[in-house]
Amino acid sequence: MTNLLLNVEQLGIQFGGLKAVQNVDMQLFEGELIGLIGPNGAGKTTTFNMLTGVYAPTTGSITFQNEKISGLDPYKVTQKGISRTFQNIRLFKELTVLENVEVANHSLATHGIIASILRLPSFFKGEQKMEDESLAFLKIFGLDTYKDEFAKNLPYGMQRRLEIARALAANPRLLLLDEPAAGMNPQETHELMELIAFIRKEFNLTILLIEHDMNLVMGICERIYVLDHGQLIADGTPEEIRSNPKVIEAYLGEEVVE
Ligand SMILES: Nc1ncnc2c1ncn2[C@@H]1O[C@H](COP(=O)(O)OP(=O)(O)OP(=O)(O)O)[C@@H](O)[C@H]1O
Repeated sequence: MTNLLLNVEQLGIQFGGLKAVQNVDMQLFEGELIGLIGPNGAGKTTTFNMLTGVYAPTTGSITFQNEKISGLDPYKVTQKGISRTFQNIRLFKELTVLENVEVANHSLATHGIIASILRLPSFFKGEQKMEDESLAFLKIFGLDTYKDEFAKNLPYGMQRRLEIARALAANPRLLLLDEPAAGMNPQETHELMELIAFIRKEFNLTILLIEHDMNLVMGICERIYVLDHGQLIADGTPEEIRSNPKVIEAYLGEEVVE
């Protein structure tokens, strides 16, 4: 095992009387591709929302690169190196594909605001670098030919890809993907999974992936965490998860674990 990147200890959140997530422990090591699965309403997205600062946990702690990040605002969490995508695609629909990626890159640009207002040389350097980087990203995602298209006009599968490209443009160490293949056909899903495996290697990323399609998760992830009713009921390799009686029971009536 390599370095511990994310350490989640006894994480929990309560909405009124509902304990949406409780006592969750999770460790992600650098370079891993990990699945987070569970039936509807299990608490997967809520966990993502806590990891990214959207919700402040009621209990427990989140440590990222040896620094406590629980309770930080979302933009701070992004600056620390965690990016995400959303279950329902969130793009700037009225901006072009290139602009969508540039906006993400811009939020972390190192040149000062005054330099950019005055259009000082450092700014130009920064801008050119940014456009080059953004185009390079788009190419990896097969989106370069769409660069001047409005995001809203992209085919659905391409919008999903753009969302991942945008998350990656913020230069994260940890990428959280919330059902990246939702709504995709089998061919698009297959290509997306290949792409995810590729970017993990290419950018030396750690990836945590929520996915409903069991076969897909089993095919790509090295380890899997399983949530049910807000609690972790299992973690292990795909083989271990596949044959875990608690997991099978949790999924009964939901999906078939093949
Ligand atoms: N802001 C909120 N206020 C109240 N309850 C919430 C809130 N956010 C989530 N919940 C509840 O927390 C529970 C877990 O929801 P969550 O969306 O995390 O599940 P999930 O595992 O992502 O489900 P799905 O697979 O259907 O997306 C649900 O009962 C949900 O209704």
